[in-house]
Amino acid sequence: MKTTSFSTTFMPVRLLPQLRLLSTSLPATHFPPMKFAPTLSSSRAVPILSRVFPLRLRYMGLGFRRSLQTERAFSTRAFRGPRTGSGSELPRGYERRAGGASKSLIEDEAELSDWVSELRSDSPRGREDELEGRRGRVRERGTDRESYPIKKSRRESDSGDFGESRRRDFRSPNQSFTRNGGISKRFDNKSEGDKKDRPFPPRNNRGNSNSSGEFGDSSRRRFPNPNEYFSRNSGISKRFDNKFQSDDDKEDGLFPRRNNRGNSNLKADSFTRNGGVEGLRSGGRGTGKTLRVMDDTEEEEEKPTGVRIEDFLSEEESDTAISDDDGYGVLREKSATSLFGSDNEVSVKVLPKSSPGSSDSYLSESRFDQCSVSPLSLKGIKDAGYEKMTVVQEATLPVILKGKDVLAKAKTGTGKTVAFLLPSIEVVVKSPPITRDQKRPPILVLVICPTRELASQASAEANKLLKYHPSIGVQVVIGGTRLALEQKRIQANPCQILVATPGRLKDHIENTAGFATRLMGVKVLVLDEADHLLDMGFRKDIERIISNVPKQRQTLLFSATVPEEVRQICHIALKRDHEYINTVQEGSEETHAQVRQTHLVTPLDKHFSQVYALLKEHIADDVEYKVLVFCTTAMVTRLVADLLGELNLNVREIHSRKPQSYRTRVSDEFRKSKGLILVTSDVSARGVDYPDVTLVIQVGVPADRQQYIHRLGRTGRKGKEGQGILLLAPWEEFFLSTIKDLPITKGSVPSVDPDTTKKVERALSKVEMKNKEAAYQAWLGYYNSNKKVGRDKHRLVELANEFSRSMGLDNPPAIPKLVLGKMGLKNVPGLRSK
Ligand SMILES: Nc1ncnc2c1ncn2[C@@H]1O[C@H](COP(=O)(O)OP(=O)(O)OP(=O)(O)O)[C@@H](O)[C@H]1O
Repeated sequence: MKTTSFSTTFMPVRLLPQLRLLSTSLPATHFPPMKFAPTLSSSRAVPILSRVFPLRLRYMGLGFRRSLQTERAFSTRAFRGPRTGSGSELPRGYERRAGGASKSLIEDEAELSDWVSELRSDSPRGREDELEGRRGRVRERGTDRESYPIKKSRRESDSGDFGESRRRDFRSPNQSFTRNGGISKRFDNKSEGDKKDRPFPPRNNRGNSNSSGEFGDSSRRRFPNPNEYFSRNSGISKRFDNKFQSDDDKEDGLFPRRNNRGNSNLKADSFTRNGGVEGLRSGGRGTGKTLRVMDDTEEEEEKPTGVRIEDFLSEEESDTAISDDDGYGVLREKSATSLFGSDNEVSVKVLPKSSPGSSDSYLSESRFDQCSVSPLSLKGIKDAGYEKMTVVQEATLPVILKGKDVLAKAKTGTGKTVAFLLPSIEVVVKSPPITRDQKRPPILVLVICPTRELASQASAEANKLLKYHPSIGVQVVIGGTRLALEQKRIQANPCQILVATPGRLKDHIENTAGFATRLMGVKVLVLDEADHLLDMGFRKDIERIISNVPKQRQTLLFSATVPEEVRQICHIALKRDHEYINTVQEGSEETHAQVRQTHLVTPLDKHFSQVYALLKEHIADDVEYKVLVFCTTAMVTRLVADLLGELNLNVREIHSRKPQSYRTRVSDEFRKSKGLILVTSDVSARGVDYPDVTLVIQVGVPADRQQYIHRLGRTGRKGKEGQGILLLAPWEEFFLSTIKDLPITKGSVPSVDPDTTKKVERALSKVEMKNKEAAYQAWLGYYNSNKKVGRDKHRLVELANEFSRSMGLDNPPAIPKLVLGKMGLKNVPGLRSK
């Protein structure tokens, strides 16, 4: 084993022999070839029928079938394979489902019906979106899903973000991305007149479009050498001594670690007449063919409670299984350690306490014009209003500009987006211009974000920076929009920078002509919210995407949280000699000091009135209030939004069950507004940059420590002050141990007078019954998947019924037997089935 020593600042990390062994045996991006076991493939009728009724045929066994072999062996080729019609494509559940991976009949029915309903141009869903837009406050549609079952497959397959795609927006899909696709002058040498005809006009053309001369003289560079930057910093390099935890370990428990979206294929929509099973999408364990060589049946029997949270929650919400025993307090100290294979040396940089940039200020002393970026980029930066670099930008920019792979950790709201976009743009600037005759111009920079909002935000930020680079185009591909339209857009306006959510990106790789070829040009791959993307829910997608970009590339991973398990597996994306740049200084918390954090523990039946009281208090204190209320699931989010609306608060809701157009609208409104409350599921937990949020309330136990930090990080951005309140029931108090190292203190529970209690009760009585039923079911699913709460099913049901009573219901709503079976809750006393 080679162990190279580093400069004094970067110490080599060496592995214990047994860890090396494990690490090297881990798969990187190599996948064994897939073996298809086509059935009836010779029939000419099948491909045609497959296109029309893809899932139906697959269900009937007429489409291509997957042979019994490992999931990995199957999936890569399927992903890369030629377009053979949908008959050969795998729905997501096929790739991921641990057991019974096939789609259920119910889901196929839904897809078929939706396919038919989609043919109706006057779909009520489309109209409803418009209606929603007109209403001040929008209620979730309740019955429309029954009449118009939701289409799955492609739309769903952007569950890379949250599978919102079920709620198809029938209106213009790309309204919010008007600047996308600015076509490069270098792409074609058409006249200005020609350019005007383009559906997506070029971006601001004021700058010099001639690439030569875009890039500044490197002699201008006065940016501090990264080594110098950290020279005072004794870069930590600890030998990793924690036990290795394999993916199997993680999946072994009753509950996967988090967000295993891939399991989700059977949709809640199938059950909407039952009051809305929230995001129930799993192919269903044991409901069909076993597509993985693993004893799922056994697992099922041994673990009757092993229904995954993802089966019952929508995708961003499926990021919820609790990992309460991570021992983060310890791991955090070791965040600067590494666990990498044989000849791996990882440079680890941790901002020292004494560093000038490590003060509470998120800005550093360095200016952008001190660093080696092109003058046109500098102009864009200046116009964006940025002068000094933030700490993370200062720390990462020189390293990235040198071409190194980087894993960077920096607190929320400290400018990570610019930190990875700016050097990526410089790579494009330095690349040869694309010529007109290039049929499939390469995508040079690929940015992957876990959510649609985040992808849109990143592309907007890129557009700002590209203001004076008219020849560089950026496009965004996300779910919730029509794939065909997106295909046209990206084909008509090729770009060098693509921002995408994983699911939709996969769709394009599989279904868009020439797209895979274009990806072979990728020079920089960015994973924003990298820990989330490398988490179980996304990992397979990410591995496949990585297998579709060149090995010779630069990879950048950014997040505010980098748990140890992500450090352990980040080599699937990063070169072994990457640099880990941690700007969260040693001994400091991962949250901002200027954000006051408190927790309130109060009985569940008081939660609604407490939330109301907290909001009233806050509104009275701050006329410029801007509040985010995080709820556990989409359906609970809807319920809370309904309630607060009935209480005459100025409230909006956002969650995965809303159409993308609505989400975009609400998100934009909240970004610009003051005096507004946004009730949200975890779609807003990560990355979303809402300026000046004054308060974040988290109702109920968050998915895990990371999610708590990211949600809280919606306030206190850019060094501003903020406040965070975590509202827990007594039996949720265990969560506090996972964040005990954070500066969170016990808050005083606001007193709620009897009048207020009555007012809340009255408001609750006005909330639609079906929304309560859906919230109850979703609540049950969420906590059922919680390691701690879900362990004792009897107790869980008692608590769920307490929740039901807190909504003003005398009897808990009945739940479909099938759903109860999936939750492993059949015959548990206290539950009503139907
Ligand atoms: N150098 C800079 N000077 C001033 N503002 C900046 C600078 N760089 C970025 N910003 C702004 O800081 C805000 C936060 O940036 P960004 O959203 O990239 O944070 P982040 O670190 O990615 O947060 P999160 O962890 O929540 O995703 C944005 O509004 C961005 O425009």
